[in-house]
Amino acid sequence: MGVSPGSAYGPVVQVASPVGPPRDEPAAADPAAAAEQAIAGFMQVAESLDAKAAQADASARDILKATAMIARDRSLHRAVTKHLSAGLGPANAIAQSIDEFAEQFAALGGYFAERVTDLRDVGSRAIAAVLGEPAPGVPDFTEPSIVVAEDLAPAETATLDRSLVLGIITRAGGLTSHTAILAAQMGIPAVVQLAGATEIPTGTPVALDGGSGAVTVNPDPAFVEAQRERRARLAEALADVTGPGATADGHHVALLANIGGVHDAELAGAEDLEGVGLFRTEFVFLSADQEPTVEEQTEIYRQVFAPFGDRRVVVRTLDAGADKPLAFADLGAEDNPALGRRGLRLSQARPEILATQLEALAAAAEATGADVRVMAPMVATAAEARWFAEQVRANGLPSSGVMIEVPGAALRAAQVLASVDFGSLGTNDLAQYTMAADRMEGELSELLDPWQPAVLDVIAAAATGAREAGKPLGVCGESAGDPFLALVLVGLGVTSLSMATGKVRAVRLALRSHTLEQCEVLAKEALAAESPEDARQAVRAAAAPEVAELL
Ligand SMILES: C=C(OP(=O)(O)O)C(=O)O
Ligand SMILES: [Mg+2]
Repeated sequence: MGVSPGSAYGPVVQVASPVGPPRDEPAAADPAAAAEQAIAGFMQVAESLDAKAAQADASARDILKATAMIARDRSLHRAVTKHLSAGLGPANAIAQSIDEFAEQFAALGGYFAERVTDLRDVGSRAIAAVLGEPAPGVPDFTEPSIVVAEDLAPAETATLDRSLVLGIITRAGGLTSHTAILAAQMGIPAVVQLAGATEIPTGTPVALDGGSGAVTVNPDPAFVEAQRERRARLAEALADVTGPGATADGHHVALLANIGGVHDAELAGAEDLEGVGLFRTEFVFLSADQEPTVEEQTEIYRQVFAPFGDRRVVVRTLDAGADKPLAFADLGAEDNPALGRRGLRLSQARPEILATQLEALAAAAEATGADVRVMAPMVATAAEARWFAEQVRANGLPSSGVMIEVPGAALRAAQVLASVDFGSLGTNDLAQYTMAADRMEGELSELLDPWQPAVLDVIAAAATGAREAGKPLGVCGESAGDPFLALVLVGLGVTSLSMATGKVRAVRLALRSHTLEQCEVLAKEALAAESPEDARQAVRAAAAPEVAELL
């Protein structure tokens, strides 16, 4: 799976495997003293991460600090103390506790499941500390290389030297893993989920394509040269197109960024794009135990809005629940959280949480003069949309919208959009619900593919409804960042595209190389296909050859 675009060629550097606990480790002779020693190990890990954080840039700093916080976690220390008293040696007590926590994180799914890598990283560093061994991780190297690992801990990815790392390959990881997010932010081409990645010997030359996900071991010189030449032509083509998103015949399609906090906002704000199409506010509060106050929220929103001047910022109210649980907005366990009281349903059950957020958004909008538009997640009916619009209006905010990510809302888009100002297709969840496939289940990735013709049918129905209602309809799911799918979406009638900041330039180039009518033809090609793969191929084959060859 390609997760950060661009191609690279160079020798492999394998990342040392994490340190495991010795099998024959004796029980601690003095469990209390051993507990002290283990906790000291965790603290040493936390301190070394903090020291790295102090030298890192802002995004790396947040991640390193978050990992350091895991190392300081008292419940983790208590678990280790318990296992020491029960007769384990220090390294095994740490390993056992980390396993238990990892299991709990994995069971929570989503954001927490992806923190398992951070947790295991803390564990192996702490084990190395109590055993007096060097910390695991990326070895020192001086020649520009392709870093290959089972999975990269955020602390490792965040501190990679950009000038020496040509590309990243991992055997594990996913589209939303830290490796993927950070690599895309740092502009390092990356491929994840490559079977056999860790078996490629250090020093082996490999070529990787972070767009298609292709990795070639020992490529021949002609292949490497062709890839290098293509890379140069793409860079030139991307540099040639700037400014607002538009088709070759001038049909405007706003190109916007998806952001999850202040740092993303600063990065996106500095780019040539038209604003934010999705600010996932729940990302800011994932580790908050208590509901942040109006003042606390206002300050964060103010910092997020500031980099955009008078550009638009579409803010999504808390999408809590399912893959993004929030401690302060939890309605208790559910058998099927993805089908449960999440998103707007949770806001209706706990209206005071929404009220606090809207008050803070209104205050931050007023303080910055930003063009703030507020959008609700997981809307299913016209009545829900109407209720949300009333809450937004009551707070003096001028523009309200809804995510269209439930098939029921997509099929009735004309009615659902009637009482709001705009809609935005969340194709990640729309694919999950249309195909009845859990989006966190890697084994079901083919069903979750936004190129699934059935998903495109549902999008087409929503676009027709939006046109009837006379309301703009954007896309803010991952699909908007795929340049070929972006053409199809525009052909289906979508009016704006919001994506990871690093993906905007390729989408702009694709759009500028096709007329609206050509996009409509491509959309018909995709709808006529039987499978996602057929749809992809048909669109690639029918797209303008000079850009299809580069992207
Ligand atoms: C954009 C979306 O929202 P999220 O990924 O945050 O659920 C979506 O579902 O497509
Ligand atoms: Mg969603």
